[in-house]
Formats: sequence, structure tokens, C-alpha cells
Amino acid sequence: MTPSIAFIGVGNMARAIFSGMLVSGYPADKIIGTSRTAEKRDHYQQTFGISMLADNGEALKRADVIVLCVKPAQMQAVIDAFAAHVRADQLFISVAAGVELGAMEHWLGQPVALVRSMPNTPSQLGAGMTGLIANAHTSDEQKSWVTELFSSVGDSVWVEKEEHMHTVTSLSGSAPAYFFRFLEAMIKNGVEQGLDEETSRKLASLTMMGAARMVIDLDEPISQLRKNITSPNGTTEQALLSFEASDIDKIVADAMTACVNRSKSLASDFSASKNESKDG
Ligand SMILES: NC(=O)C1=CN([C@@H]2O[C@H](COP(=O)(O)OP(=O)(O)OC[C@H]3O[C@@H](n4cnc5c(N)ncnc54)[C@H](O)[C@@H]3O)[C@@H](O)[C@H]2O)C=CC1
Ligand SMILES: O=C(O)[C@@H]1CCC=N1
Repeated sequence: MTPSIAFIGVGNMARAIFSGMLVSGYPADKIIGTSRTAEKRDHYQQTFGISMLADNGEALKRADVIVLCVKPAQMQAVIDAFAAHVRADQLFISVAAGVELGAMEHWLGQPVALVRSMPNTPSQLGAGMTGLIANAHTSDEQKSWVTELFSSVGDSVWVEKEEHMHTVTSLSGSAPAYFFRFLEAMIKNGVEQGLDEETSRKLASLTMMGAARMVIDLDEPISQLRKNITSPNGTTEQALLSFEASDIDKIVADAMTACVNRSKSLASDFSASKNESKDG
């Protein structure tokens, strides 16, 4: 039987996941979303044919699987409000950056299956990439179901240690934004050189897709793919020398480290021990 799945806090990430699921054939009548805004509930219900509710507790009651999609700062309040009504057979999946399994277990207040995920927005096109880790109460069967769920919107990897979720965030969760930023800069320069925006956008973005497909589909080192384009004393060489002069490795490493550090600081803000000391 297809499980009913409730997305608590429908925003960018929830929409990306359930729209990808719908495209891959998940029945709309098995998908519930929650939003506090009537306009958004109407919009999502009409656009996607899913059930939209105002009450998270009602969504919890109706669902087999609950995907927690609110911002990290809202997670505790959302869980606290329905924790007393959680059933032992339910499966929870969080998409929140930084919020650790231990903190969510603490808020849920009972042994329950819980998966922490770090998806990304290309999920909405079935091209998502998701990192996953489960708590000790999650069965192998539940893990397989979660793998299938995220396979329906792209691909996924299970990490061995929870601290690896910070790295996943910097490599895939946040990373579509890096590529968008890079494209923005390229398109802007194409326009500055005289092309219209549409042409510049098409040239840059389809090139990014083609390059990514070469990396994924061809069994060749990325450095070799790069060298195949870089004629000695040619045009590409000049562009790459310019990147090196700006220390591209450092630029990227600094950005990824900043991302990881923010993920760690979120984890520390919402850690179980901090909550225990607050409670006690
Ligand atoms: N946007 C992204 O690319 C990614 C986001 N995430 C995670 O996904 C989570 C959500 O991020 P976004 O979707 O970008 O944020 P968002 O702001 O677009 O969506 C969150 C939604 O939750 C709603 N909400 C807040 N409190 C609520 C409550 N008590 N009951 C019901 N709904 C409530 C808000 O109104 C909002 O619509 C965050 O924890 C973030 O770390 C993870 C991976 C990628
Ligand atoms: O920026 C954020 O905090 C979220 C998590 C990963 C992508 N967006």
C-alpha cells in the first residue's frame, strides 16, 4: 500500500520534493502539505492536486510518513506542538540544515524512526541529489523506502557519520546556488560583451549541462576533460590562467568552509544537550 506522506511547512524544498514525486507517479491523494497561509494552501491544492491543511497535528494524524520541511529555527516548536500524538509506526524525515538527529529525537520524546536528509531543489525535475542518515530506530525496510522516495526525485547517498551531513550540505544541498551564481556572472558578462540575455543564458546554461553530463556519463578524469578543451596557447588556457591567478581553489574552499561552518553553528544552536540544559 502506498504510504500517505505529509510535508510539514510547504515552501521551496517541500514543493521541490513533492512536485518531483508527482512527476514520477506518486499519487496526489497520498500527499498532504501544510501551510499557515490560506492563499498558499489554495495555490498548492489547485496547482498540484494534493491536500493542503492548516493544522500540522491533523496532517500528522493522517500520515504514515512525515517530512519536516520548516526552517531549522522553527523545527522545535513544530515538533513540540504534535509530539504527544506521534505514533510508534510513523516515519519522520527532516530536510532541515544543521538540525541533528539527537535534537529531533529529544523533541519527539519517544523512540521513533527518523531520517535526516539533505536534499536539493533540482529534485523538482527528478535531478535531485540527497544525503541521508537514519537513527537507530529506523528499520532497513524503512531505509529502503526512503532510498526509493529520494530515487524518485533523483539520486541519494547514505552517509556513515552524521557530521558528514555538513559536507553534503556544502557539496549538494547548497551547491545549486553556487552554480546559479556562476551562471549569473557568465550571463552578465555575455551581455556586457553585446549578446542579448536570452542568447547568453542559453549558451552558458546548456554548456553547464553538457559539461555536467560529460562528467557523469564519460568514464574520464575531470582534469582530462578539461585538458581536452585547453589548446596550448589557445583561448581556454587564458581563461583558466585567470581563474588560477584569483586562486579558484581557495575561492571555492572558502565558500564551502563557510557553508560547513554555518551548518555546524546551526547544529550547535539546536543541539540536544543545549535543549536539555534549557529544559533542566
Ligand atoms: N531551499 C533549499 O534549497 C533547501 C532547503 N533545505 C531545508 O529545507 C527547509 C525549508 O527550507 P525552504 O523550503 O527553503 O524554506 P521556505 O521558507 O521556502 O519553506 C518553509 C515553509 O515552512 C512554513 N512554516 C513555518 N512554520 C510553520 C508551521 N509552524 N507550520 C506550517 N508551516 C510552517 C513557512 O511558512 C514556509 O512556507 C529548511 O530547514 C532548509 O534547511 C534543505 C535543502 C535545500
Ligand atoms: O541555505 C540553507 O540553509 C538551505 C540548506 C541547504 C540549502 N538551503
